[in-house]
Amino acid sequence: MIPCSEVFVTPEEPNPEQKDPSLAQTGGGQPRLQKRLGRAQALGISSEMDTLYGRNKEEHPEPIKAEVQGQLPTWLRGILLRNGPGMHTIGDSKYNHWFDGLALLHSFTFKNGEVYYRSKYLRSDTYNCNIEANRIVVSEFGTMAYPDPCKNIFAKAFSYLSHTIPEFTDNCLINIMKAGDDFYATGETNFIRKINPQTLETLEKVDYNKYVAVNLATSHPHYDSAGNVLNMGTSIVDKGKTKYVLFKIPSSVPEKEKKKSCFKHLEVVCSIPSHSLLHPSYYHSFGLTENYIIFIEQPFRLDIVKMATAYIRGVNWASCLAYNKDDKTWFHFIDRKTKKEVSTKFYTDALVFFHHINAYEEDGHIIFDLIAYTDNSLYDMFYLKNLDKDFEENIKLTSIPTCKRFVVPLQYDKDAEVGSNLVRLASTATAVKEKDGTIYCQHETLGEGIELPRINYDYNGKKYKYVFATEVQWSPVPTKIAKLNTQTKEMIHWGQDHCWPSEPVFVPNPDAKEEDDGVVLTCVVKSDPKEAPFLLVLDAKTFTELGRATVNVEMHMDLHGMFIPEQVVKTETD
Ligand SMILES: CC1=C(/C=C/C(C)=C/C=C/C(C)=C/C=C/C=C(C)/C=C/C=C(C)/C=C/C=C(\C)C=O)C(C)(C)CCC1
Ligand SMILES: [Fe+2]
Repeated sequence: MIPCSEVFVTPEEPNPEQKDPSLAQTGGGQPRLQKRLGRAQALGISSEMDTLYGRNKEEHPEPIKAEVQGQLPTWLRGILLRNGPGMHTIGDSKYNHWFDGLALLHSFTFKNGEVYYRSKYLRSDTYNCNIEANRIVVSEFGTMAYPDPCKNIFAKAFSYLSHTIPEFTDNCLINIMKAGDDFYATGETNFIRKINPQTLETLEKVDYNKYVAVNLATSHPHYDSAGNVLNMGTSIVDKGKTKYVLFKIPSSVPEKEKKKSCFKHLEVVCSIPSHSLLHPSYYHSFGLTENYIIFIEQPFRLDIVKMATAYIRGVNWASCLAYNKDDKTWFHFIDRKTKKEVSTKFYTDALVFFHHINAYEEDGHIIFDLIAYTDNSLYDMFYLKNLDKDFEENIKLTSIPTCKRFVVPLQYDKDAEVGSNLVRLASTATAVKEKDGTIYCQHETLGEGIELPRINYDYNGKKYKYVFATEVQWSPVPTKIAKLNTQTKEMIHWGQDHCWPSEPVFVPNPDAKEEDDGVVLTCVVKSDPKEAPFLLVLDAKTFTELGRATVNVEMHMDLHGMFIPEQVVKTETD
C-alpha cells in the first residue's frame, strides 16, 4: 500500500496559509472524499491552465442518456470503454505533465439505438491518497512528489533512504485490458486495476511483480486467437541483469481453480537481455505476427542510476529518459513456437516511437508498421506549462509523426553480397547486408501526421490494408481522424471546425466480409467549451457520418480504449 498518512507535497508547493482549511483535514469516509473531490475539481479551473488539457473534469457515475442524431447500426451493441487523465490539480498542487493526471474512465453504452454515457475516476490507491491529503502525494512519471517541503537536504536524504524504492503509482490512466473475463485499467508500472466495465467501479489492484519479475509493463498488450493476453515488461537490475520479459496471461484457468486469478497461471514466454544493464530502452508497445513477437529496442532509454537518485536530486523520472540520436535501433524477433530469438542482428537508425500499428509475415519477410519520430518532442509537448492558452500557436513538434514500414527478410541467401538489398517484396524499404553479417534496415514512409493508430484487430498479425488514426500536424491539436490505405497510401478524413477527435476505435460488423466492414467510433470534444461533446459513429468504408450521440457534460481528452461487444459484457440496463 502507498502510505496515505504521510504528508507529501510537490516541489511547487504554495504557501500553506493559502490553503482552504476545510480541505486540510485528514480522515473521514467517502462523503468527505467526495466533497474534497468537488472542491479539488473547482480549484482546478485556473486561468493559467484553462485549456481542454489542464482543466479538472467532473465525473458522472450515473448513466446520462445521450441525444442521438442519425441512424446507428442496429448491430452496434456494447460498451466503448476509454481511459485518460482527467484531474491535474489537487488542492493547491498541480501535476507537471498531462500524462500524469488522475485516471478518468468513461463509457458509451450502445443499446437498441440508444446511447448512455458515464464517467468515473479510477479509485486507485494513488487517487485515494491524493484526495485524502488534498495534494499530490504519489509521484508520477513527470511529477515527483515530496515529503514535507520544509525538510532540509539531510532530512530529504533520510526520507529518501526510507523510500529507496518508492512504491510506484497505480494511477492506471492509459488503456483498458481484458484478461480472462475481467477488465483492467492499465498504465506502465507493475500495477493494474480491475474495473467493472458497466459501473466503472474500481476493484482489485493487481501487482504483476507477484507473478513475474517486472518493474514496468506496457499498457498495450496483445491478444492471441484464444484470447490469451501477451504482454511485456522490463525487469531492472534483477539478479545483476536487466531484461525485457514477455509473458502470457491465460484467457481461462482449469475448472477446479476457477476461484484463482488468471494471473496465478501467468507464464513467462521468454526474456531478451537489455543491450545495457543501466540503460534499458523505453517502449510503449510491441508487435506480433502469426509466428513472431517483435520488440524494438530504441535508443530512447531510461537511466537507472539517474532514476535511483531522482528523488533526492529533486527531479522527475521523465528527466531520466534520454534519446541518443547517434545510436542504433535494434529489432528483436522471437519465434512464438520455439521461444528463441532470431539470431541475425537487424537494426535501423535512431528513432523514437510509441505505437506499433500492425505486423505480418509475407514470403519469408516480417513487415511491421510504426508511428515514429526523430526526437522526443512529443513527450515534452505535453508538459502542462506548454499547454496554456496560446499553445496552439506556441507549441510545435520538431518531428512529425511518421508512419514507417520496415520490411525485414528472415529468409535470405546467406551468400548474398555485402551491400546488397535482401528485400524481395515490392517496397522501397531496404535491408542491406553489412560486412559483419548485421542487416541495416531502412523504412518506407506510408503516411505522415497521424498518431493513436488502430486497426481491425481481427487482422492483427496478418496482412492488412487499413489504419485508423488521429490526425495531427505540428501541434498537440487533433484536427481530424484519418483512414490510411497502407497499399495505396491514400488517406480519407473526417473533421469539422472546433472538433478535436480522440483515438478512433474500429468495430467490425458481425457479418463483415471485408476488412473495413464496420464502424469507427471517436469521442469528439469541442475547442469551444460552450459546445457539447459527442460520440461520432462513422461508416469505416467511406468515413461518412452515420450518427452522433451528444452528451451535455465537460468531457476529458482521453488516450486509449476498447469496444466490448454486448455478448462479452451484459449492458447496464439488463
Ligand atoms: C493524446 C493526443 C495525441 C497523442 C498522444 C500520444 C502519442 C500519446 C502517447 C502516450 C504515452 C506514450 C503515454 C505514456 C505514459 C506513461 C506513463 C504514465 C508512465 C508512468 C510510469 C511510471 C510512473 C514509472 C516509473 C518508473 C520508474 C521510476 C522506474 O524505475 C496527439 C498527438 C495525437 C494529439 C491529440 C491528443
Ligand atoms: Fe499508447
